Formats: sequence, C-alpha cells, structure tokens
Amino acid sequence: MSPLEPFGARLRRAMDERGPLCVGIDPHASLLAEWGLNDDIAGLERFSRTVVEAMADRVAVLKPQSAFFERFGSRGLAVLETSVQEARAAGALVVMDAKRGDIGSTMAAYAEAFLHPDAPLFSDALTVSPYLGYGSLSPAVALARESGAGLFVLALTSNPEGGEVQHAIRPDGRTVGATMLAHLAAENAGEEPLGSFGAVVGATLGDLSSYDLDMGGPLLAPGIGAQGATPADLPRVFGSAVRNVVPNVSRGVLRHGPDVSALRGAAERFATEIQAALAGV
Ligand SMILES: O=C(O)c1cc(=O)[nH]c(=O)n1[C@@H]1O[C@H](COP(=O)(O)O)[C@@H](O)[C@H]1O
Repeated sequence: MSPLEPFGARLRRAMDERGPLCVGIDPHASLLAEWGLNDDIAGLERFSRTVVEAMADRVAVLKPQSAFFERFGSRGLAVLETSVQEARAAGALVVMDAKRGDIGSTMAAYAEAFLHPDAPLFSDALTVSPYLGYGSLSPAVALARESGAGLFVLALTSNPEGGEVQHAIRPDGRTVGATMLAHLAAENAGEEPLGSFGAVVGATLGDLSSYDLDMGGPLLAPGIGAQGATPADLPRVFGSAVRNVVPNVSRGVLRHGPDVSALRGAAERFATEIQAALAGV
C-alpha cells in the first residue's frame, strides 16, 4: 500500500485553501421530491451527480450520508462509489458518513470497506461510533494510519438523545464524551499541523467549556441550518478549538437545488458567515 499524506495534513491544507465548510450529500426522499426527482435510482444518481458537480471543485469536504444510498441496495452503493470517486477527483476530501462501529474482525472489515485504498468506497475519512468501547475502533485506527485516511469519532453528537450516553459520568468523574476526546488527544499527540483522528461535536450543543475540545484533531460540527445552529454559534460552542472546526451543512444547502448556481450561492452564504464568525477569534 502506498499511503497518502496523513488526512489531518490534507484537511488543514484544504481548509486553508477553500475554507472549512463541509457540505453533506444527503439524498432524503423529501429532497428528491423537492428537486422534482423520483424516489428511485435515477433520482438518486441525478441528485448526487448535481451536488458533486456544484460543490466538489470548491468546498474542502463533501460528506455523503451512506444510509440514503444503502436504501437503494447494490445500485445505490454503485451511485455512492461513483459520487465518492468523482468528488475526490474534483479535489474535495470525502468524509463517508456511515457511523460504523463493531468489534474485532468485523470492525476490521468495516475499516477495509472504507479506508483501504483499493476499496471501491475508499474515502478520505469515515465517521465511526465508539459506543462498543473506544478500543473496539483500533482496527480502523490502525488502517487509517497505514493508508493516510482519517476517522471522525462520535463524541458529543448534535441530537438531543445523545446526552444520556455521552454526558453520563464515569467512575473516574469524567463524562463518556470527555473520555472519547481524551482518547483522540492521545491518537493525535505530536501530529502537525493537525491530527487525523477527529471528533464529531454538534454545533447545536451550546456552551461546551467544560470539555477539552483542543484534542489536536479536527472537529466535525453538524447541526448548522436544518437543526437550528448557525455559523455565529461556532465561537461560543467551540472556544479556542474553533479553528479546527469543520462545520457541516446538509439540508441548509441542498434545499436550494437542483439549480447548480443556487446550490453554490447557498454554500457561499454559509461559507461567508462562517468566515465572519471566525474572523474575530
Ligand atoms: O456524523 C455526522 O455527520 C452527524 C453527527 C451528528 O451528531 N449529527 C448529525 O446530524 N450528523 C449528520 O450530519 C448531517 C446533518 O444534516 P442536516 O441537519 O441536514 O444539516 C446528517 O447527515 C447527519 O447524519
């Protein structure tokens, strides 16, 4: 395997060159309908192709949500493969949002599916769930290191239900979410300019000053737009870690399609607001 430059370094450069915005590729059935497309494989293909065409040459990161493709079975996965490959060829980094989490050899197989350079769905990074225990992710950590890919570990998710697990206090007094961030800080130790092992931390969560978000890696921040957070919330939520934040917007951009220039306009408005919010930090 000839490894890529580590994901963290590639991401930092892309954020510097293109700004930090991550646009989601989330082909909800309702969005397909709003775009005048059928809820079928042709509609899925047109939707994804349009988002890639509109965004991949300008945003730092595209994040396809695997579930919306898996819904269509093997033909949906074929569309996902093409979307990932075309987005990467056009210069975007692809974070595969599949939220995988398993144990041992099964986790290793999930890692092979998304993080091995020869895999049809190879992506620059993968979202993973650590709730079978952080150590269960070690096959994915190892393969990501080998291939130059990255991970985004669900630490403090944007949904209100996440708190019952992630804010739970462990016997050592730390919350479960803080424990995940500490594991990631250890993975990223010494990595410059940015580690490859990121956390998912919702932009919807309000004041997170009790958490140490400076863990040396990127922070994927979903929740802007449809879930109610705004770019102006970012400095308050993330404090000094805000320069490592990759803010994700999915429906907030996608609802402007199918017109390519309208999609680009919406993404530019978010990018400008993000830039303004970060300017004073
Ligand atoms: O891992 C994710 O991307 C994710 C984590 C999280 O805590 N919350 C969250 O909304 N997401 C994803 O981020 C996207 C948010 O979409 P919008 O709410 O439409 O902007 C969806 O693809 C979600 O699955």
